[in-house]
Amino acid sequence: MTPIPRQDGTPVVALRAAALSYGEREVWSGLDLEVRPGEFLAVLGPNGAGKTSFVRALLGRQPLSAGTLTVLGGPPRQAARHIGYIPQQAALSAQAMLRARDLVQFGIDGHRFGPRRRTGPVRRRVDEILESVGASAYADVPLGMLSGGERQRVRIGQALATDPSLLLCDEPLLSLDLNRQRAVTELIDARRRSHGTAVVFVTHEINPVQGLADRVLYLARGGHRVGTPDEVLTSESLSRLYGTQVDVVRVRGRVVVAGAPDETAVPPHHPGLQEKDGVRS
Ligand SMILES: Nc1ncnc2c1ncn2[C@@H]1O[C@H](COP(=O)(O)OP(=O)(O)OP(=O)(O)O)[C@@H](O)[C@H]1O
Repeated sequence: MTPIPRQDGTPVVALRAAALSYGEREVWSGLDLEVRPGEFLAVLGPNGAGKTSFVRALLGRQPLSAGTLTVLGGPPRQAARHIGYIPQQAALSAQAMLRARDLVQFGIDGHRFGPRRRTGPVRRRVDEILESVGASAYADVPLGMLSGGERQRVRIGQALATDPSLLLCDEPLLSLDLNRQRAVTELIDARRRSHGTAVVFVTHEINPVQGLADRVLYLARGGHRVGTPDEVLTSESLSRLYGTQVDVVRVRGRVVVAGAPDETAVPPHHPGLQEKDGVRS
């Protein structure tokens, strides 16, 4: 396996006492975290825990309500062209007629103003990227005619087109079968190993990235845990986080979390709603 290039110095992401709110609603707070080059951080947690908001903060699209956040040593927006982003559910309708190679080319020159360049070097770079994500065979097929897994490969190609230092993946495995999940996670893992790209990977499920994640950020109920998967994914750690008994068991190498309340069942901005035994009253 190719070693991860390690660079000393500036972390790719640094959060200090960071909090994020929408109006009165605080989604998470007190977050201290550094992500290093080549590190794979899995961001876990139930619906509504603030995972996508975390990604939006790293993209500079959602300001913190407290604390500081730097990406590559500066404000997130300044680092935009060094960030590759695979969004949660990219709307297909606007892109359905685009070919895979068009999307990757947007990744290359989307940051620049003026007419798009269709030079030989750009075309070659697009071909290289499509090859690297195993999408050459459908380079000229409209996205609307590709399967979910094929489209996801193209989106990874688009995100990697600018040779990013940070790759933000927001649930890139949704609706993919196990084989395709594996193909996608292997692509992302290969990238961080070969180029030292830091990966922030939002997922509902730890299992597809269990062997890959160096650390986990687990968000729930306004609180969080940060640590290695073995530190965070324990009954004790998650029970403390949720404030109720949660059981984490390992079955045939898979992590199963039982008893974790659904985050959206008791929205903190509706304090009148009480949850008892998993049922709202
Ligand atoms: N623009 C917004 N304005 C107000 N509230 C928002 C906004 N975006 C998200 N929220 C709320 O903030 C909370 C966190 O949302 P977020 O999308 O970050 O959660 P998530 O963990 O990514 O959830 P999911 O797993 O369902 O995608 C939710 O309660 C959501 O309703």
